[in-house]
Amino acid sequence: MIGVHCAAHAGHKYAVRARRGAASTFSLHQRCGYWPLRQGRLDAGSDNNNLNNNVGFRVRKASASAASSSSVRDGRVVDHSEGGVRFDVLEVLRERGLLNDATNELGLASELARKGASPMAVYCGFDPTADSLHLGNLLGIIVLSWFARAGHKVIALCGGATGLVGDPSGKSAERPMLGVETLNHNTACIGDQLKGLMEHAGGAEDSVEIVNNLEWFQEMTFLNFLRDVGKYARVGTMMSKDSVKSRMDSGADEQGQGISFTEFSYQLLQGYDFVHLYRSRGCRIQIGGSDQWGNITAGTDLIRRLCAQEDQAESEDTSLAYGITFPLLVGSDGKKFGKSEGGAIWLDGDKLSPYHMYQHLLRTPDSDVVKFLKMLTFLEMPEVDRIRDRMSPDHEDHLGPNGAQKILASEVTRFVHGQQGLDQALKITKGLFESQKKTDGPPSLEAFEALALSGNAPSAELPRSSVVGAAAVDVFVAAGLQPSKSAVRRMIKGGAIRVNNRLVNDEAELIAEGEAVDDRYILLAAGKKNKMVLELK
Ligand SMILES: Nc1ncnc2c1ncn2[C@@H]1O[C@H](COP(=O)(O)OP(=O)(O)OP(=O)(O)O)[C@@H](O)[C@H]1O
Ligand SMILES: N[C@@H](Cc1ccc(O)cc1)C(=O)O
Repeated sequence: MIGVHCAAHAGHKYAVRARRGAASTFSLHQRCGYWPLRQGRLDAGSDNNNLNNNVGFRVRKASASAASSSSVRDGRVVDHSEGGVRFDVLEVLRERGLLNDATNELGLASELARKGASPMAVYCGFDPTADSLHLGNLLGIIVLSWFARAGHKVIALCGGATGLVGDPSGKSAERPMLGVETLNHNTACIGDQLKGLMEHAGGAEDSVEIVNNLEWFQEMTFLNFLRDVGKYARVGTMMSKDSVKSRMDSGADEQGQGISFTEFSYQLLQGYDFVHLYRSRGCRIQIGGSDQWGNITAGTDLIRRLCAQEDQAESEDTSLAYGITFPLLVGSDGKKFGKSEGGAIWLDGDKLSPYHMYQHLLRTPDSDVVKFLKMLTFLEMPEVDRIRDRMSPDHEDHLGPNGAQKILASEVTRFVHGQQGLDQALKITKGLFESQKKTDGPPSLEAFEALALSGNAPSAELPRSSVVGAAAVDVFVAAGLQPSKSAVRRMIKGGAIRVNNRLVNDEAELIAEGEAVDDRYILLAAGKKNKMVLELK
């Protein structure tokens, strides 16, 4: 390995391996792991395919306090150099259930824990296959954040190029090809989202960069790809990846049997991303969900083959590059949180309001909540243990029903939507649910106004004339809270239909004159969780 020394960081040997004779392709700062902001360097101006490439930027942190909210104060602190507390991030991931597998874990652990060692650079990629990330993707952001908080450099990659190809990992059939326009739109949305989320990553100023792999792929010709990348990959190894193997045996779909050459090649694109980031940013770690193992190891293999001659070969203990996977986040039904399964928990507030995200997390079963607190929040472990203990009804400081879920929902909603988003979610939840206890009276006007103002409480508008004096059964269907009158009748029999907290006992009951709060609002409830604000016009 050629240790690169930088005048600005005199005395430090950076954990970046420089490519011999490659000085013109990246600056000395970039070689030492520090890369200055190049605003707009991924501008789409020069691309003749109209592919959106406008994603690359450094993330400026919202505030230093975001970083300090997750101090790790136990015995794992490794180093106090480089202007921050360095802790053993691998150990943190392990104890939080965020470590599924790693290539050469011992070598990586010893590099990360070495006193005085330079920060390393780590990346995670996200393909713009939709216009928003979802709760499953949040794990990648969280693991990156742990690295940033431990003093390392982190790169979030938006796959403008890989999105055009389609990752076969975990897919039983060929992915539909997305159109360039859709991809452009999605890339812009995901880029913005990554930027926003990584602002709360913690860590040092300028420790986060967002890149788009179209930057390097759109320049590359197919012949160059075959000569510079394909030549270093073995077809046998490529075929042995789960993502390919499982498809080779799969039945025919409308495009034919097996896997297309396009999707088969995907692993080399992701592999080359790692090579590119290794060379240009000294990035030596890639993280991803466990389904990404094949693609990640395609990258570590390529780096070994392509870069071992450029750099000093790997030592006995350490590797040129490492891969880490985290377990997939699965719901109580055992299905992975994703978008293909439907019902995605989107991180974009316009696709799923903070209130709905909060409510979803509130429904986490007791058996999962501690696991999710460890994986999805930055609460310190002793705090998580305390919450687990306080879930027991025998505990003197018992949290009460859903107490741990409320903490989980608040922490995650705040991380994704900020304090304002959480406040909104709490206001709506209070208005819709806590009023239920006041069985002898309607919710207050204040609660209704908070709900209406928030703009994303479940709501409907109906003309006053079709509500006042009408049968409750008809109003529930007209408002869209129940699909049919028979469904409402069934629920009335089960004692589950309420109008402004008043129990409806008979299917002939009408909505009375004066029942609407402020002559405007009525809370309709079909069961404990399914509620709606009805506004009279
Ligand atoms: N439920 C999940 N838990 C943990 N990581 C996930 C989960 N879903 C996706 N990821 C990770 O997020 C990154 C991007 O995933 P990708 O966009 O392929 O997944 P996805 O949105 O679940 O796709 P799809 O639902 O279409 O399969 C990958 O590193 C992947 O492993
Ligand atoms: N293959 C990843 C996304 C990704 C794209 C490019 C990369 O370099 C890394 C990761 C996924 O679909 O989840």
